[in-house]
Order: sequence, then structure tokens, then C-alpha cells
Amino acid sequence: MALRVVSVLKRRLGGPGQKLLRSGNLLSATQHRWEKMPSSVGFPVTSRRSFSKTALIVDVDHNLGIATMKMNNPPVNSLSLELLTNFVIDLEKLENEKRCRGLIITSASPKIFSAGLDITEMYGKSSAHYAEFWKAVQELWLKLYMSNMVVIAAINGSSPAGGCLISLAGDYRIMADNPKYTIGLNETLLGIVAPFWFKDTLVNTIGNRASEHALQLGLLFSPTDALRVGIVDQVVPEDKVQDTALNVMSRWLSIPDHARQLTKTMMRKPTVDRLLKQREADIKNFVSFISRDSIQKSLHMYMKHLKERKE
Ligand SMILES: CC/C=C\C/C=C\C/C=C\C=C\CC(=O)SCCNC(=O)CCNC(=O)[C@H](O)C(C)(C)COP(=O)(O)OP(=O)(O)OC[C@H]1O[C@@H](n2cnc3c(N)ncnc32)[C@H](O)[C@@H]1OP(=O)(O)O
Repeated sequence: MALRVVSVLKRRLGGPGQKLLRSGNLLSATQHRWEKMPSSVGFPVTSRRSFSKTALIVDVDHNLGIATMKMNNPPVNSLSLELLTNFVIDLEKLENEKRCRGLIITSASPKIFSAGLDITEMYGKSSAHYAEFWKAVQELWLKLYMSNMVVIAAINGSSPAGGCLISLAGDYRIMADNPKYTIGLNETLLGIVAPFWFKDTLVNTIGNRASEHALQLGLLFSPTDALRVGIVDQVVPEDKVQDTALNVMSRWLSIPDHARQLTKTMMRKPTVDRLLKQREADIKNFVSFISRDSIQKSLHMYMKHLKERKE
């Protein structure tokens, strides 16, 4: 199957996209190599590099120009300060790899894409810790939302709150067709409020009315409903998520990088600038909001409820 996908990738880049690239004199080293491959054989993986840190496994296929990043923070891929920090470091590394043009984000543990922000980072800690944590959340969103790479979320499990934000920050979302999985910004269910830039990212994806409805009720959508409302772009059988991501990636990579990147920037920069203009104020807001006794109590009760569900 992987070879078939690679053949599709080569065919795609040999088509109109390739012509566009040639006319713009924009062929990257990776694409040159693709062009030289005879179409009857699969693309041999001659250069593959992996780096793995606590909580993230990154695999870079230099020939395809695609990196796959698997969140690996059992049991539920909660976004701890450590995971957020490593995520940002690895994203920066990938961004600096000229030949890496696409990134697929997925989970190493099927069933849970990510449980969102690590709630234990948000209660019973110092103000300095909350500030550091929030800065890391901001940093990841800023880097991901404005990435020069094509970012595809291969959502192979549930993806509430911060997990949903990571998917929304990408360019395209593919979700596994399993009614047990849900996705959405469910902050209100925890007694907290999605920050304005979470909200903006959702509005940019599904529009104002659907966002207001989803945010006020803290809706967690099944894959079918997520597709209907536009939170995800495609729902596919569970075992087809990765191959579909590679296929979709080939379509996006057939567009000349500079044109696609400038378009992405044009669409997203106003949203990013809103946060950049008030980054410190947003951190202060978060620290003062999360430190309130009532909010600390809500988070504590929510964690208790999560644990009691199992008993
Ligand atoms: C005015 C406004 C100003 C500023 C803005 C202010 C505030 C905004 C602030 C914050 C925004 C936050 C966004 C978030 O991301 S909050 C996190 C939301 N996440 C959730 O609600 C998900 C909760 N988890 C679940 O629903 C489930 O765990 C699951 C569906 C992901 C997985 O279900 P399972 O049945 O497979 O697993 P569980 O048994 O439930 O969990 C295993 C284990 O993991 C613990 N856990 C689960 N989720 C989290 C989490 N997000 N953080 C930390 N820990 C988590 C769970 O308690 C279990 O622990 P134990 O094994 O019992 O110890």
C-alpha cells in the first residue's frame, strides 16, 4: 500500500503541478529526485531519519519530503509542558529542513489522538508555572498555525480541547471513522473558557454561528458530525487514515511552495497577529483566570469525575 501511495505521489508531481513548478523554476531537490524516478517502480526509501524524544516520535522521509510526528505520551497524549516544549523544538527543526515540505501529525497510541492540555499542569501549581505553561501552549499554536509546511492531522482517536486545537492548526484533517471517537473544543464542560485564539481558529474553520454553538455547549462531535460541521475534512476507515494522509499530502505538495505558503500567510496572519499583539496580556489573563478558587475547584472536580468514571 505504501508503494502504491508513493506511485500516486510521483504521478501527481509529474502532472500539472510539476509543470507549474517548472515554469516557476521552483523545483526543490526532493522533486528533482522524484522526476528522475521511472514510474514503474516504487520509490525506494534511501534517506530516512528518525528522532525520538520523550513524548514524540518523529520520522523524516527525505525522499518524499514528508515528516510524520507521532504524539507518544501515554496514557492519553495529554499536552504536558514537556510535550509542548519538545513539540515546538521538533517543529523548528523540521521547519529548518529545506527538503521537508509536509508534516503529518498523528498519535502513537490509537484511540486517543490527544486528551488536550494536561489538566494537572493547570491546578495546584504556582503562578510562574501557569505562565510558563501558557507560553508553551501559545508557542506551539503560533508555530503550527503559521508553519511553512503542509500540516495534515491524521486523527486516529479522540481529540478534545487542546487536541482539537492542534488539528485545527493544520491545513487538513482526516479522522478515523469510529463513533467512539470525538473531537471539539469542550472547555465549557470543564468550567473554563476557550481563549480567543482557540475560538478564532475554530471560527476560521467552521464559521461564526457553528463555532458559537459548539463553544457554548462544549460540543464533542462524532466523526460523522465533525465532518458535517466542517471540523474535519475527511472521515475514513480506521486503517486508512495514514494512507489517506499521504495521498492528500501529495495533492497539497503538488502546489508550488511559495504560492501556497503566501496564501496561507495571507489567510492566517491577521488571526496570529491578534495574539502576538497581546501575548503578555493573554498570559496574565490565563494566570489570573486559572488561579481563581472557583476555576481550581472546577478543574479538580473534572479530574475527579474522569477518575470516577472508571470505577
Ligand atoms: C477569560 C478567559 C481567559 C483565559 C483563558 C483561560 C482558560 C483557558 C484554559 C484552558 C484551556 C484548556 C484546553 C484543554 O485542552 S483542557 C483539557 C480538556 N480535555 C478533556 O476534557 C479530556 C479529558 N479526558 C477524556 O475525556 C478521556 O480521558 C479521553 C477520552 C481522552 C480518554 O478516555 P479513556 O477512557 O481512554 O482514558 P481515561 O481513563 O479517561 O484517562 C486515563 C488517565 O488519563 C487522565 N487524563 C485524561 N485526560 C487528561 C488530561 N487532559 N490531562 C491530564 N490527565 C488526563 C485520566 O484522569 C486518567 O488518569 P488515571 O489513570 O485515573 O490516573
